[in-house]
Amino acid sequence: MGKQIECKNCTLGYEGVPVTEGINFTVNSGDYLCILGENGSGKSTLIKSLLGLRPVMKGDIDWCEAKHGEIGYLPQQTVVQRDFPASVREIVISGCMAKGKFHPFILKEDKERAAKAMEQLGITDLEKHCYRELSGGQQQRVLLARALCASGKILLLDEPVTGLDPKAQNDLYEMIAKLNKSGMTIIMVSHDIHAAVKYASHVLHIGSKKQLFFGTKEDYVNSKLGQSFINSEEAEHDE
Ligand SMILES: Nc1ncnc2c1ncn2[C@@H]1O[C@H](COP(=O)(O)OP(=O)(O)OP(=O)(O)O)[C@@H](O)[C@H]1O
Repeated sequence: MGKQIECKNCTLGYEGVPVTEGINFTVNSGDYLCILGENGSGKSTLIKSLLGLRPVMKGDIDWCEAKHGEIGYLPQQTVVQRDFPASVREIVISGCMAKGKFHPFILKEDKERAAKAMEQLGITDLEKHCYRELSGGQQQRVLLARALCASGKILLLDEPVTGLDPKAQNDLYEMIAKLNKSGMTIIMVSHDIHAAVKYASHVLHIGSKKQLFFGTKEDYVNSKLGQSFINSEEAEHDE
């Protein structure tokens, strides 16, 4: 159970103005961390910092054994991306390019890596299909396979089920859980408290301006904060 990422008392923000402060958490190999927080609390800003794309204002992120290149990232999908004119195989293989240095030809090992990722995600049959002709759920699997190619050890997922119907959401969550069980560390930003309760091993909850909770899912569910968040989401769902 090696330590992969440690975020130590970080302040995140833009141009000298903090968005959120006191961010402290650790990710160990095999964890499934769900990052919860209301709109604008700084979840995307934290993702950029975890990917090494933005410096922290204060504090420190220690990637320990997880160098930047070992984090596979599944961004929130935009409408433009849904229309991307490439084959499934091309998109998955492009994840290998993101991992290593650029080379103008496809290496045998990249092809093998892509084939393995497609097999893990159950999309081998779709490899010659055009990405834009797939369903939303199939498209997310393709992007997950791409992220797997880019990643050795950690998958960072930003609202991965957005826009999918309930069955496709469930299928994708189960697929992510399977990857986690096979040893992949998962960090998932989500509004979906039910997914956090069902799948996560740890929860990080960011409030407006500061971290509200980090710990095991069990401790979160038994905390006042966890209870009130679960109840408020259920009330919203019932309306
Ligand atoms: N490039 C930027 N420059 C300045 N401020 C920014 C920038 N990007 C985001 N912000 C501000 O930082 C705050 C946090 O934004 P962020 O996108 O990280 O929140 P979030 O928790 O991901 O929100 P959501 O759930 O809506 O995606 C917001 O107030 C936002 O306006």
